Amino acid sequence: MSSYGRCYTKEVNGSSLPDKKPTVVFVLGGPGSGKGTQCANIVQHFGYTHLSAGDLLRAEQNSGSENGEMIKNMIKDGQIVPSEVTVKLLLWAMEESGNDKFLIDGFPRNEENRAAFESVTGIEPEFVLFFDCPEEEMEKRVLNRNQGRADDNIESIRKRFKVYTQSSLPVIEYYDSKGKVRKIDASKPVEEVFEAVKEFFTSLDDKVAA
Ligand SMILES: Nc1ncnc2c1ncn2[C@@H]1O[C@H](COP(=O)(O)OP(=O)(O)O)[C@@H](O)[C@H]1O
Ligand SMILES: Nc1ccn([C@@H]2O[C@H](COP(=O)(O)OP(=O)(O)O)[C@@H](O)[C@H]2O)c(=O)n1
Ligand SMILES: [Mg+2]
Repeated sequence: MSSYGRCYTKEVNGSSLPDKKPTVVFVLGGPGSGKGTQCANIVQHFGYTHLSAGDLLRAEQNSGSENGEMIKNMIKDGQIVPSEVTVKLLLWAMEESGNDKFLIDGFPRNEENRAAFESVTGIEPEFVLFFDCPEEEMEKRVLNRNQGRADDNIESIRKRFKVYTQSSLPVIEYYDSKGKVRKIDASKPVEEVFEAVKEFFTSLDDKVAA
């Protein structure tokens, strides 16, 4: 078995590939835009497995892994952890789930993430759900999140916004140029945002059923 997960790597031999490529939707948007909140709703209604790159990294940090200290420092500083670590965690979680439909939340966050996932798996996202939200609203939400996160403080948030603008928005623009972005006004209340989200997943289900 390669150092990555077995089923979802395109390398090695044919037998390592699953019968059918899984369906992947990338869920992107700034810190506090509501990615995790809406993913929980999508899971309930549409049978996806939710994989948050940030949650996987926090779990890895707390597991006593050799990368723990590096992950901790990078998260506190709002930096993006090298893809080598994150892609591996995502692939393990995909295999472990036994599902073939995934919401990948908070990934790819930069060009390096994007290229690594594509070259390791050969998977193209079905679409990219983009939660568009003004910075001041995101800041307010993150400061009120109360999940005890080391990066939900004003100093870390400022750094995360900068990284988001410099490194993550270009990835969204890349997918937009390929017609893959489904943009949502994420400043609205949770229920209204979900109404808009639902439409994209319902049309995908209709397309698959057709
Ligand atoms: N549409 C919304 N309106 C107001 N608050 C929201 C909305 N969506 C999420 N929140 C709240 O904002 C905070 C950040 O949401 P979260 O889903 O964790 O965002 P993200 O994963 O994009 O950082 C949470 O406390 C959540 O309850
Ligand atoms: N693809 C990713 C996703 C998250 N992360 C790290 O994890 C932090 C928190 O990510 P998150 O997705 O949980 O944060 P939110 O956007 O949900 O607030 C990021 O600021 C990065 O430091 C990363 O390095 N690479
Ligand atoms: Mg989140």
